[in-house]
Parts: sequence; C-alpha cells; structure tokens
Amino acid sequence: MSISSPDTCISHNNNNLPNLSNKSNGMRGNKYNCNNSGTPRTRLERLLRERELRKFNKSLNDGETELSNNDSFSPDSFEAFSWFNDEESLETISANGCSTDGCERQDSRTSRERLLVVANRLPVSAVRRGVDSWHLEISVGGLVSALLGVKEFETRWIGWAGVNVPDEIGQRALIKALAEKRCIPVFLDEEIVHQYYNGYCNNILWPLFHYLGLPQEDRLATTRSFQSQFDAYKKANQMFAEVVKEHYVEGDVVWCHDYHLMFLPKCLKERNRKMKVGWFLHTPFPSSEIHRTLPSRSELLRSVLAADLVGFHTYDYARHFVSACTRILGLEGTPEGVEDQGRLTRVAAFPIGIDSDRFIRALELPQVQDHMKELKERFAGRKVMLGVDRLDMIKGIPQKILAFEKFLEENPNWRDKVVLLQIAVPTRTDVPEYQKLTSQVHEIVGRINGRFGTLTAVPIHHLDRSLDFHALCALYAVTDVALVTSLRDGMNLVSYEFVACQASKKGVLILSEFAGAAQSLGAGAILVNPWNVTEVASSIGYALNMPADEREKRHHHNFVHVTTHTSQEWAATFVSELNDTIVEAQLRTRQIPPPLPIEVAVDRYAKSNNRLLILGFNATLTEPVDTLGRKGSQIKEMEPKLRPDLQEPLRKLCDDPKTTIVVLSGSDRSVLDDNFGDYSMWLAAENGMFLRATKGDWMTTMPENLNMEWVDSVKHVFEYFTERTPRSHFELRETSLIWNYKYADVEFGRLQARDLLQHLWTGPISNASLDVVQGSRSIEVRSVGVTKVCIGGITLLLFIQHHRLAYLMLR
Ligand SMILES: O=P(O)(O)OC[C@H]1O[C@H](O[C@H]2O[C@H](CO)[C@@H](O)[C@H](O)[C@H]2O)[C@H](O)[C@@H](O)[C@@H]1O
Ligand SMILES: O=c1ccn([C@@H]2O[C@H](COP(=O)(O)OP(=O)(O)O)[C@@H](O)[C@H]2O)c(=O)[nH]1
Repeated sequence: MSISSPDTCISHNNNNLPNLSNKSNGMRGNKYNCNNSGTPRTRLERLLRERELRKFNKSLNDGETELSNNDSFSPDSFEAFSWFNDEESLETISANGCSTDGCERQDSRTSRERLLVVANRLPVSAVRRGVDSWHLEISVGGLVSALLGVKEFETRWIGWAGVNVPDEIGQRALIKALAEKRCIPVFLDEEIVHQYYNGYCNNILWPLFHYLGLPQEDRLATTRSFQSQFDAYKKANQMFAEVVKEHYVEGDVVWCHDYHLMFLPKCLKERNRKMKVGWFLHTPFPSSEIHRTLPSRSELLRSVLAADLVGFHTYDYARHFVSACTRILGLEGTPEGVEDQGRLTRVAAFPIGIDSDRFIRALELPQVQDHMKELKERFAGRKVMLGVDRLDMIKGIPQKILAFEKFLEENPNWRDKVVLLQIAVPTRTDVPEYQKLTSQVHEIVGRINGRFGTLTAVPIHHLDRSLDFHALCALYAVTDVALVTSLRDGMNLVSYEFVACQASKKGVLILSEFAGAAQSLGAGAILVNPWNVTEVASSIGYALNMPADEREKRHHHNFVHVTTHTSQEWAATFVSELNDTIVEAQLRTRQIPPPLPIEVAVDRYAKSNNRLLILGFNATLTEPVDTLGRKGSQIKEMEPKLRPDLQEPLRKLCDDPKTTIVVLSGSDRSVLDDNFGDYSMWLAAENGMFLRATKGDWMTTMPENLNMEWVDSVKHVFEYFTERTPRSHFELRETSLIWNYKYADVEFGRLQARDLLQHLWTGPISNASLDVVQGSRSIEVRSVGVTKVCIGGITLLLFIQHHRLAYLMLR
C-alpha cells in the first residue's frame, strides 16, 4: 500500500496576460505544461486578458478582429447552458411543454465567447414518447458532468442523442426539443452506430487506449471487420463535421471531444482552414508501443494533428501522444507540441475538474438532507463503503468486489459492521464485452452475499442503475470510505465528487494509481494497485480504522484541490490557450517569407532580357519518397535526384540565351555533377565552396589557409557513433563532415547526438576553429565561415556583379 504522494500537477508560466514574445521564443514553462495555475482567476482578469489578446490580434490583422466575434454576436432563442446548473432538481426534462423555469430565457451576458462543443454524446439522451414527442434524460458520464459545469461561454453542444430517428417528423420534433437546451443533434442510423460507436469506438479504441488490447476471442473477427468499422468511423466524423459547418459562425471556438472524434479536426480544417479547432481526449493516451498496434495508427494521429491545440488530462498522456507522433509519423516533438514542416500543433495537459460548488450547495437542499437521513437510518451501526462506476471493464469492479471479499474473509469482526454500496450504471449494453462483464459481476456479488449475508443483511448492495443528482450527493456525503479501483481511467470524476461532498464527514478515498485523478488527489487518497487484491483488502482495513486527525488532514489536501481546480477553470484555460495558440501561429507565419507573387514574377520575367535564376537543390528540385524508419515508421525522405518532371522545363530554361541558371546546394560536387552535368548551367557545391559552369572545370572559393587538420579526429568520433547507432551514417565532404541519424530511432538518435557532441567538445574540436551545426536529425562540423550564407552568398554576389544580372532566388 502506498500512502499519499505529493500533488504532482506542475505549475507553469504565469500567463494572466499574454506573454507572447516569451512564448514565441520557445521560453514557455514546462513541457506539456499543466495549465491550471496559470489561469486568470477572476472573470475580470480573463476579460482583460481577452481584450488584450483581441487588441494584439487586431494589430496583426490591420484592424480586423480575428480572435472572437463576441461584440458582434447577437443572442438567439437558445437558453443558457446554466439551466443544468441552476435547476438542481432536474432529473428528467419533458421536451413537450418544457418544465424548466427558463426555457426561453435570454442570455443577458451577450459578450461571452461562442463555443461549439462537439462530442459523441449530447448531455441529454432522447426517449421517444410519440410520433413527434420526445422525453429528454441527462446522460451519465464524466464528460457530460464536467462540461455541464462550464458557464463562461455562449455554448452550443453538437452530438448524438443516443437514439435512431429514421423519420423526418421525429427528426424535426427532436431538433426543436433539443434546441431549447442549446443542443444540436447529429443523426446516426443504426448501422453507423453499430459499426462506429459499438464497433470502432467501444470495441477497438476504448480497450486499446485503456491498455486492454483487442477483445481476445473475437480477435480474428475484429480484424476482419476492422476496415468496415474504420470506414464507418470516418463517415460518422464527416457527419459531425457537416453539422458543425451548418452552425459555425466565424470566430467560434470549436472544441472536439474524445476518441470518438479523432478524425474530426482534419474534416473541419479541410472545410475551413481558419476555424479555431481544439481537441481534448478524456481517456488515457497509451504508450506509443500500444498505439503502434492499431492498423489506422498514422491516419488517426495525422487527423488529430490538424487541430490547433490538443489536450490531455495528464502530462503522461500528452507525452505518450507526442512520442507516438515522433515514432510512428517521424515528426519532430518539441516542448510546445508536434511540428510538421513548420506547422506546430500545440500539445498540453489540462486536467479536468468538477463544478464543486454545485455539489457543496446541493448538500444544503432539504431533499438531499432527507435522503441523507434515510441512508443514515438504514445503515445505522455500519460503516458505509461506496463504489460509483459505469459498468465498464476499465473500472475494475470485479477486482474491487474480490478485494472486499478478501477483507471480510480476513476480518470476521467487520462482517456485520460494514456494507459496500456499488452503483453500477449500465453502459454500452450492445457491446458483447459489456454484456459478459454484467454477468460476471452479478455472479461474484451473488456468491459473496450468499457467503457472508444473514437473514437481515447483506454485505454488498449492488445496483444496476443510475441515481439522480440529489440521491448521489446524499450517498457521497454519508459514505465513510469511497473505493475507486479503475484498471485505467482518464481522470475519474467520481473521486472528485466524493471529496466535494465530504466537508463534514471527512471520509477516506481509496484510489487506483491508474486513474488520472491519482496525480491530483494522490496527496490525500490511499493509492492502490487494483490488480493487487491483497493490497486493496488491507487498504480497506486501514481506511476503516483511520484516526480522525489523519482523515481530516488527507481530506483537507483533496478538498482544496477539488474546489480550486474546477470544470469552469479547465474549460476557460483550454479555450484561452487555444486563442493564444492561434495568435502565436500567426506570429510564426509572419516570420516565414511571403509566398512568391507568381503573376508579378512571371511579368518581370517576361520583360527582362538578362535573368539569373538561383535554385536550391534538396527539396526544391528533388522529390520526397516514402521510406521506412526503424520499427516500420514512415518517413518522407529526399532522394538526391532531380525530379523527372522537372528535367524538361529545366533544360528549356538552361537553353534560353536570356537566362542563366545556378544550382546552389550543400551537396558535394559529385551529386551536382551526376544530376546536372549535361545541362548548360552553373553549379555551386558545398554551399558555394566550389563553383563551375558545366562547360568548364570546378573552381574553389575555399580560403587558401583553411585548416582541415581536425577532420581525421572528428571522423573517428563519427565512425564510433555510426557503429553504435543503427541506421545512422556520415558523409565526408571537402570542407565538412556530417553525421546523419534521420533513419535511426528518433529518441535514441537524439540521445546519441547529445553524447556525440559531448565527445566532440571535450576532445577533437576543443581547440579548433570550427562551427558545429545541429540540424533536426544531423550534426555537421565545418571550418568557421563555410556556410551557404557566407561562402555561397559572397560567391553569388560576385557572380551577379560580374554578369550584371537581376536575380531571383528559389529555395
Ligand atoms: O458516452 P458513453 O459511451 O456512455 O460513455 C460515458 C463517457 O465515458 C468516458 O468518460 C471519460 O471522461 C471523464 C471526464 O473527462 C473521465 O473522468 C473518465 O476517466 C473518462 O472515462 C468517455 O471518455 C466519454 O466520452 C463518455 O461520454
Ligand atoms: O448514477 C450515477 C452515477 C454516476 N453519475 C455521474 O457519472 C460521472 C462519472 O464520471 P467519471 O469521470 O468518474 O467516469 P466515466 O463514467 O466518465 O468514465 C460522474 O460525474 C457521476 O456523477 C451519475 O450522474 N449518476
């Protein structure tokens, strides 16, 4: 049993106002930083920050406001989302003749930023009552609970209402009923739900992301149906994208949620590049070794990377995601996120929270007090232990019950003094794995109750149903020990809710170390490995016997965390980070040279009689080819060969008496000779160190006294590392040496590069006049001043002057 660990949520830069210069210089705080502590605490702070951002953005866009259209947005008939929060008694909502107090209530805070939440499940599930009549029930699950606590934004929710509606009358009536709750449905037919939701989402991605692998007995069948399920998944994501497009207003923040919608960021950006798109994963993201097994691994990662900001609950999940992108896609992981050809997708940790006030306030309500009284009377003389979970294999319900059995077995004196209440909310009941789990749990509960029950009492009360909010709050409040034994869990909000309701009782939380919540509530909880039944059983004993002062201390730690890291803050931080990310991307784009105005260039070209075209070689005249890196990762590489489709146009240009062509490259002379030897042009090899007209001989521009004595010793170091780094190689050029690890395992290559540099600095080059240049996957050592800019530039300027040429440089 491990008792408490310090809160590991790392704080980050204090970003009450945008500190853009720092960030764009790569000086942000920790890698994949945990953002809670940097959140503007008050609404005023946040407004100031937003105003500052808008002003800043405006200056970038010559007077256009890009960040949000708060001021111009006029409210429509949608009711504020806060009905979920204000209307505590709301268990079910009748869509016909809406029962809530403010269905038509207009939102007075019209300046709030518009947020489109896109999630597979709407916060309400629809039940048909007639041809055009619907009954709406609140959906159960942490995603819904957390997002309902978000009040800062002008929110609309796009998702599936959990029901098949094949007819138009029914669809129209449901659209209308949901509109009153600011919800917009995506209609998925039965076949799509079967293949996309039950199949790809819940039978493949869900177990995989929770380290459970694919279902064992069905492995072959699953593999066979994989492609059709993935096709349905993509199709469903396209359908979500269509609905977003219909309801999107320029400036909206579009926040996509969870593993159901990994394809959505790509679909949205393809439709509108300027849309502000964030994606947040509510489950763990597994180690890249697990993600690698997924046949559609690359496609899914690339689609998510289309978002501007990608968020996870914990630092670990973010790290796993970045590592999957580097190892599987061969992209560059940076402290900010993932980079692909100059475009950055920001990746960060945003630990979710709950609307703690709502729970604390609820405890004062008379109906909750009544519930509490009933429960206390019912279980008088016994300690109450509580489990609240969806009936899902990730929640470790069998493990929990077996540990309780072991505790009763080993502690006969407790048998009539403790009761375990397990709320097991049915979920995904069409998926066979979930059906099997239900029977398994029922069997274990029956056995234990048969074994330890008496005529008047049973040790386990197991409920296959959900409870309404008030009943749940009462239950949390009267509990002595809450037991969360998830085998893996993105966060687990039940543990937060329990803590919020324990201000007077100060009960104990036993929490799985495999729940995201363990990182934030580890200081006060008893952390356990749910697979270790003996450890969990002894933790139960420890918790039941814990003295009051220890309970109080532990509770205090957790209560402070739960009440300060709320769902409101979580959403505000995510959205504000998304806005910052967009501004930063604009700044970065401004540093990139503007694209060539083709029409102007063509016009000038046509009018001039004496032209010089300076062309780069690698990536300008060559073409990328797919190669396989270590472990099968796909890497785009440039072959040092002129693209076949450019041969003809290049020859025409070279043969034009009014045009002089120079290819300026870092490559050595032989590469340029091989590719361009029979064209009529100029070649500048090794960044201009060597120059020749193809009709003549090579000339060198190398300074006469260039010291090359260092080459042999550097070569030794390079050879040493090449031998020890599979798939790396080095090139010996006339004036430089390059060690290249672009085909090697990215992370190992980087480690080796660091060691190599250390060897160089402490050995062969410590006294030499050399430049060491670190490329993204290479290390180059060359004499001081041997660069494309210095040598190539000087050479070319002399060349231009000599020929009295106007010039255009293409790289
Ligand atoms: O919509 P369902 O298929 O019925 O499932 C319910 C939700 O389960 C998952 O919840 C996760 O989100 C919580 C909040 O971030 C987190 O605390 C928990 O650990 C996760 O399991 C799922 O990710 C949601 O999409 C579902 O709606
Ligand atoms: O009878 C119930 C049981 C649970 N919940 C809610 O379901 C959510 C469960 O979220 P958690 O993050 O613990 O796990 P998830 O089910 O999302 O995987 C919590 O907000 C609970 O309040 C509920 O509304 N009624």
